[in-house]
Amino acid sequence: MAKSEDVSDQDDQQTNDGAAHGNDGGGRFALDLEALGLSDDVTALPDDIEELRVEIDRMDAVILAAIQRRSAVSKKIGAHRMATGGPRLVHSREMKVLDRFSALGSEGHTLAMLLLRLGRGPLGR
Ligand SMILES: C=C(O[C@@H]1C=C(C(=O)O)C=C[C@H]1O)C(=O)O
Repeated sequence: MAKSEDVSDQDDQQTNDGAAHGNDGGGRFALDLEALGLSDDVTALPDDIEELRVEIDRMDAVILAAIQRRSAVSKKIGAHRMATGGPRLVHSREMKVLDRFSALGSEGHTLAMLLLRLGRGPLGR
């Protein structure tokens, strides 16, 4: 069970300004999953369905908020890029997102594609 997980994105010059966002400059984030209450080690949780459902509901709230923020950030990048004459999509960056979510197995690809679609909004293909 990993205490933290590295999320890697090494070299996208167009949209990643590294340390300005608190990462290591290479796009890697080491999240303290324990401190954030996001560890996948659930051995300490009680064997009580109602209490476990409270944790499910908490996680859904976190996931929903994270997806909404991710989509908003992605749309902001897309709008800025198009306003400055850039491309609508960045294939290399999207491949990195797909690779990242492969940690979830084959369904990770489906989830990553959904996140990318949500971030495209009206720019979507
Ligand atoms: C957000 C960006 O724009 C688009 C959206 C992406 C995303 O949602 O992860 C990735 C690449 C681009 O197609 C970006 O370039 O980083």
